[in-house]
Amino acid sequence: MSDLLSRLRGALIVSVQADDGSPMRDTGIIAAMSRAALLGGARGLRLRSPEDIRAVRALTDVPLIGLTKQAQPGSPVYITATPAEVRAVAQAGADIVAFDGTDLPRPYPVADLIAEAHACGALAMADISTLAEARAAYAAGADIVGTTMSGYTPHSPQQSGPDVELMRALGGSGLPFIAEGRLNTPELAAQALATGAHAVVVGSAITRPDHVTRWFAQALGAASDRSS
Ligand SMILES: CC(=O)N[C@H](C=O)[C@@H](O)[C@H](O)[C@H](O)COP(=O)(O)O
Repeated sequence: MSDLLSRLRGALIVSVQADDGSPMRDTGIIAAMSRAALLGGARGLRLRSPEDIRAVRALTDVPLIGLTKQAQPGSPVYITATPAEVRAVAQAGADIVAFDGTDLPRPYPVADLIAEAHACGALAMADISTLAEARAAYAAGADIVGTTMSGYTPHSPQQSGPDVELMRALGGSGLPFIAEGRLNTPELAAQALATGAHAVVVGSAITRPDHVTRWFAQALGAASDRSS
């Protein structure tokens, strides 16, 4: 395992992203939230877009996982789907380039994205949704995989909580992995680490106040429906 990945052993990595249309989608806000996450104990950050990566790279030396989110013609894959996007993310200062590593139809093979990341001097993280996709990504040369895409491909379990079963399967297989996706409480994050994850990514619960507000509003709505 590379030194950079070794630095992330047991780490909380905070994903600091804002959705298109969100009032938080502003590089200054992303930089401020990144600083807050570092103050709170994040040892790595996961960021979307070369602009955000460049701004946060200027603030910190912690490992940065970078990606783009870009619709691709004729393909449902949107996380860093082309070698050009891999290059843009690496050149902006990401240490690790995350890309879609699922079986979904894609414009470029996973191996091309990994080769481009390595040519740029970055590590390659495959965002997968099944154990088989993790094995295929490692066979293609990925440095690490993340459970990011479970629940977001039609062939993975659709559930509101994290895919702990996939994490257990990866832990049991001995393949190194980063746990990611719907780890919305400190307890769930700790449970994910206990499955054998190398590190844990938490996003929405820390950096998407619009999502967190919706969780509370829906809970109150459900409670008042029950009492009426
Ligand atoms: C599926 C997809 O596009 N996931 C994205 C990947 O970068 C992000 O929108 C998520 O916030 C990230 O994976 C962390 O997950 P959560 O926000 O659930 O803690």
